[in-house]
Amino acid sequence: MKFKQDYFDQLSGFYSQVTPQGLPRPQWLAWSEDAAALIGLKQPDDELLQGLAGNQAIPGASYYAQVYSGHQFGGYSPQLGDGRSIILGEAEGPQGYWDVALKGAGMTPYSRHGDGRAVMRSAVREFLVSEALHHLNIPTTRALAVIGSDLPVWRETQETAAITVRLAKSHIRFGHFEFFCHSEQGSKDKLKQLLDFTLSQHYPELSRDQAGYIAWFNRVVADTAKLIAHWQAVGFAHGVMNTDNMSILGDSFDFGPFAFLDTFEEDFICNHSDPNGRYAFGQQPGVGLWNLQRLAQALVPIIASDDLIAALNTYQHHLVQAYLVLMRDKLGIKLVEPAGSEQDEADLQLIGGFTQLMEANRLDHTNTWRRFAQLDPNSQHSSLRDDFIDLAGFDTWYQAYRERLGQVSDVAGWQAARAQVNPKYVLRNYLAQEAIIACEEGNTQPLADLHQLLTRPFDEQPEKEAYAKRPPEWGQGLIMSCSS
Ligand SMILES: Nc1ncnc2c1ncn2[C@@H]1O[C@H](COP(=O)(O)OP(=O)(O)OP(=O)(O)O)[C@@H](O)[C@H]1O
Ligand SMILES: [Mg+2]
Repeated sequence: MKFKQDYFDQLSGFYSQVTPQGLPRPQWLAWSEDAAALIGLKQPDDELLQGLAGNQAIPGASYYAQVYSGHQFGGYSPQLGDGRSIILGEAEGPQGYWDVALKGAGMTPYSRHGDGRAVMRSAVREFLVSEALHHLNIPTTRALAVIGSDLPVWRETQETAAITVRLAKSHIRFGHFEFFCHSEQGSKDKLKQLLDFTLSQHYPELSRDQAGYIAWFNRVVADTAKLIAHWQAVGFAHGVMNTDNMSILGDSFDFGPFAFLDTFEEDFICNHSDPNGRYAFGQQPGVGLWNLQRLAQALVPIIASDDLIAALNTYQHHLVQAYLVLMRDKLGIKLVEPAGSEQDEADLQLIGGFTQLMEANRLDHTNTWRRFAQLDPNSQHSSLRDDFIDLAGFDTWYQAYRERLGQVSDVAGWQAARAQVNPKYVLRNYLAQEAIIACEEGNTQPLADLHQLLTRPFDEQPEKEAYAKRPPEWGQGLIMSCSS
């Protein structure tokens, strides 16, 4: 790996230098070839294993933990930071630089009461979902590898420690800006330094002045809205949308108790520690805005409030437009020109009508959408109909859908296009769980197979049909704890 150290060199005071604690008897549990290619790596070898396990220094790496704060479940935590993630620097790849972070590499000055470790099950889940979201064309941090060990760690029971090697275009979170706003008590210097750094690294086309700052915040609002539109369209519940888990670049970031929906449920809660459903699936669009409001508040010392508010006011527009693009594509309906609010409103009703029917009929989110890849849209008799108990409700909806769709001339082409946007395979919790159990038993093959499957989520892969099944009884409504 070849590193540059811009964050480390240019932002002293924004991190603490740390030494990883190392993992005894490390072993590769997972490796992502295409994430490796992002930073010019080819093969996992022993030297790299010892380096990424924190047992040996990696040449050119600076080991540091970033400081940030954030709103967690609505309340402000003034002092957070990388309590178990150690960043090595920005590794050079053929198409740019990626932060390399060892998540679970031991204690840092920000560990508070934690042990600095990650357990194997959470490291595997983060690895799988990072790679799965990427291949679903959803912005996300990536994962290079999972390194396991026999080091015991305590959660509800004894488990073993592991490290996820995370690649991110940036680790800067909304919470970084919150920290330097609130801790500096009105001094603009650090906040401005952080924003200028963010702009120079990630938005080089923007000027580092008021106009550039405003344009940048508008971008953050739009990118966050687009990310959440993706989550809603694919049926992904993040579970812990605290502002310290919101990437400034609009990437999906920090994966804990996340879930892809099995049965479609608007109020689905995936996080055991969220009984009130603050981060329920259907709440995510609102939480995205709430989080952006917290970021805007932190930016008040350096960006005029009116400009921040004007940008926040565009959130809903970006979200709805991005959502409409994705959902029209899933349904195979085209935007009718001229674009306008009436058409949008009618399409939102059509989409909402379908998701309500899915919910009322307890249908599987992924499999139901995938049906559009086999549907003959010119036929009055839909193969989808058999899935519904409320046949009258379905017939009414289907008639409206066919009217909106019109006659399709190239049915095969239309179906193929639906298969490219309605995935066949997603990382259902029970699939992740099966791979984790196998790893506990020393068998990493199921994890490798699942990872491989998820790199081609839109392809049929007939030999892997079983992975598209709804969860068996034991795997239904698996709710993950926050402990990781
Ligand atoms: N086992 C642990 N030891 C020390 N600190 C921890 C531990 N688990 C979580 N933390 C810290 O608690 C805060 C909130 O944790 P959260 O679960 O959001 O993040 P994370 O999963 O540890 O890391 P990241 O956000 O980098 O993906 C963070 O500051 C995090 O570093
Ligand atoms: Mg976090």
